[in-house]
Amino acid sequence: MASEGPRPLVAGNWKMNGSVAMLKEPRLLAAMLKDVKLKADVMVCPPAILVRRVKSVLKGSKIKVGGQDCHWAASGAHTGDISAEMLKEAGCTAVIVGHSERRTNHGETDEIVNKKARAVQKAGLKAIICIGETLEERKSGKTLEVVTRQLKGSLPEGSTASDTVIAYEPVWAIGTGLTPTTAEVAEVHALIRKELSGLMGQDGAGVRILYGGSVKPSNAEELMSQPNVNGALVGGASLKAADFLGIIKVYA
Ligand SMILES: O=C[C@H](O)COP(=O)(O)O
Repeated sequence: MASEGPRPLVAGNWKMNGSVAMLKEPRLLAAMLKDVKLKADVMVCPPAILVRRVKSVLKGSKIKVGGQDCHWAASGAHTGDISAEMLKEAGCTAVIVGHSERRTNHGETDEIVNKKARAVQKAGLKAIICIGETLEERKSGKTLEVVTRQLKGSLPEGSTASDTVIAYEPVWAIGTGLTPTTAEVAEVHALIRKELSGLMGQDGAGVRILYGGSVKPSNAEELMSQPNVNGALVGGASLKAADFLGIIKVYA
């Protein structure tokens, strides 16, 4: 049973995976979801170069397309970067910011993530802001402190329930097959909800809080039924239509 709260979102983050040949997967997913009545929104976030193609394959379906990252500026001398405005023009309705792979591999701080999230919101898109502790931080009992600090630092002032999604992704659970216990997930999501209410007032209750990290068809039901879990950010299991469908079906 999915938990109560805002309409959930199941988003698939392809990371640096995908090709023209792989377009058959979103095409298949759209066909499989055609007559399914869902109680959740579904999104795929392919590499930027595939956004237009995925968008075109999904034309007429209810599946939305998102970006994986953007620069904080709308345009300018930033070789190799793309802006939220560009992703919007290509058909995205949301952009992931602050994924732990960006924080680790590209040195992105909360301040940078905050600027990126603000740019996404300013472009009229939803910012999917990722936060989460490392294994070392969890082992030393710092999870709640780290998550609170990242949330406060990464959430732009003036954020609303309609332009903001939070994704809690414990770094040690990403791509490892490991997941926190349901009690641990519930504890962190409750903390995020409480902090959101403090930061945003009433709107805080309407922000979707996704769980991410080794979500698969076999554990999705249990994870998604935890209080304050309003969907999932899925990596590996979003690459194959059948696996992704197995997760989405929690909300069918
Ligand atoms: O953005 C997605 C997350 O990093 C989760 O990845 P994963 O489902 O492969 O563990």
